[in-house]
Amino acid sequence: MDYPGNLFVVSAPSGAGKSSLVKALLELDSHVQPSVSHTTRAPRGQEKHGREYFFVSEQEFDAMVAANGFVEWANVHGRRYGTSRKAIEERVALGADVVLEIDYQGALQIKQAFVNAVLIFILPPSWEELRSRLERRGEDAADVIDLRLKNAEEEMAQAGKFDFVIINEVFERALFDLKTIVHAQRLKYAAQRRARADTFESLNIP
Ligand SMILES: Nc1nc2c(ncn2[C@@H]2O[C@H](COP(=O)(O)OP(=O)(O)O)[C@@H](O)[C@H]2O)c(=O)[nH]1
Ligand SMILES: Nc1ncnc2c1ncn2[C@@H]1O[C@H](COP(=O)(O)OP(=O)(O)O)[C@@H](O)[C@H]1O
Repeated sequence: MDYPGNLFVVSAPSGAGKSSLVKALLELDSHVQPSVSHTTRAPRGQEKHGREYFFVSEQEFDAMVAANGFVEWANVHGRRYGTSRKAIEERVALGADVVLEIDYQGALQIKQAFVNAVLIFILPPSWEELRSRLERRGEDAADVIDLRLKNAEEEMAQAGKFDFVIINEVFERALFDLKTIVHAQRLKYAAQRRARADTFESLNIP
């Protein structure tokens, strides 16, 4: 499907810094809007229902799956996460750029449904740094951190399937890379749409 808005998908192993990077991008670029996912995991400290996630029960999640309410969903670290159709379709149809922070399984499902979606993978500079970021964040219990690090290996092996890979070592540099990808993509699709419009005009097709 082709929409006037662009879809950006950002994936990373837990702790690599994707939420911080996406948050900084949203503050800098008012044309980009976040997609708020649904999850069956419990909220962390400061998280609010409807802001970071819609926190729902297993039954509510089942009902949305049955109603075909998700464009993609996946099991991640033992919990379910999904992107509702409503979270993106209306907005890209109106020309907004939407950014999704989702795992690699969801990212690959999105690429099937939206061929023009841009997939971006964030890598940490090292294993040691990934662990210490998860510990410094101080939001997850030790066993949760261990599970996330164990899953990181499989997740990082998927980086090659993405359109772009950013190494988040120096934060400002990684943010610059992310902004550049967003701007370049906007220009690319704007140019493509213009070229298509010119072709229709020259052929006299309304
Ligand atoms: N497939 C899919 N993955 C999601 C969605 N929302 C969040 N995730 C992923 O679920 C994983 C866990 O997210 P979260 O519990 O917020 O932990 P964090 O990544 O450590 O901040 C991350 O890889 C997210 O990108 C979604 O709607 N769909
Ligand atoms: N480039 C960076 N250098 C040092 N710490 C970082 C960097 N990027 C993010 N962090 C920190 O690492 C932790 C994990 O970042 P977060 O954005 O929550 O990761 P994710 O959303 O990928 O799980 C947070 O405490 C964040 O402040």
